[in-house]
Amino acid sequence: MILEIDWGNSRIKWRLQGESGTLAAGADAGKDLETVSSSVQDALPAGVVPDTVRVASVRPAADEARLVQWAQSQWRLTPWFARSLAECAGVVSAYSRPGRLGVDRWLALLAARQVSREAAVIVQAGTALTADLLDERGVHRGGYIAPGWQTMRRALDVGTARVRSLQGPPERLQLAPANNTEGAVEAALSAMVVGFVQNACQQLERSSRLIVAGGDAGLIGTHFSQARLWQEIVLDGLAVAYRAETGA
Ligand SMILES: Nc1ncnc2c1ncn2[C@@H]1O[C@H](COP(=O)(O)OP(=O)(O)OP(=O)(O)O)[C@@H](O)[C@H]1O
Ligand SMILES: CC(C)(CO)[C@@H](O)C(=O)NCCC(=O)O
Repeated sequence: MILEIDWGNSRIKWRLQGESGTLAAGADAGKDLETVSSSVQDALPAGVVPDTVRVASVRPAADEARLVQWAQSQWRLTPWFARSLAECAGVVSAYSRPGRLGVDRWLALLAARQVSREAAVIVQAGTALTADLLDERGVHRGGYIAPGWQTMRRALDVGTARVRSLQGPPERLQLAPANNTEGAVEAALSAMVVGFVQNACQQLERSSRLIVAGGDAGLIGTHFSQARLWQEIVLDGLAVAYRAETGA
């Protein structure tokens, strides 16, 4: 059994893979190791010990070191961490320093290439809002990093005296102008997200797939009818990277 962990900036997602597919899965809000360990431990079927732990982490090295200690004390296993490379599984990174590309973005590119050779725009709408372009030859054409929905709201709340935005997940995209503060913020964020995705889609010369993932992906899907919601894209990419790098 393989335990796969996607450790983001505000949420952790994991799944336990057996020979016949996913045996257990979970997601929890939080970014510290305690969130990871309790999320996994509370939900793992009793007595289950994974053979392998593989991790996609955008957390600092100190957090990753604590995860290694935890897995070793828990199961005597050293986790395998995916890293962004110059080239892997038919994908060539656009970055001049490939190791600097967020591994969640890199693994999403690998997963997209694995299922189809059609060009793709991959949007991940989480704490940050990112878009990455992949052409039909498997060449990453670069990408974009913006603040995600909650992060944009928070920037206004912190940086102004009289703007207070809504709490909780955004309910819908509303592009028309609003006649109240909260609505005006939500309308502007909607416009920014729609424009962000439209711009990314216009950068590739040929038609491409639009893949969306992350906490706000469903919202994007309501505006872009061609969008394919692929919430496990990072975990799927983790499996592709592991196979390509270890041959297992
Ligand atoms: N129940 C919820 N609680 C909190 N945020 C939610 C919820 N449902 C949707 N969201 C949205 O999810 C977004 C955060 O996305 P996600 O949970 O995918 O973050 P993440 O995986 O930590 O991000 P990243 O990959 O950038 O580190 C927020 O902008 C928020 O609007
Ligand atoms: C942009 C985020 C935060 C998105 O999760 C992550 O991919 C990251 O930390 N990236 C490192 C910087 C980069 O991708 O260029």
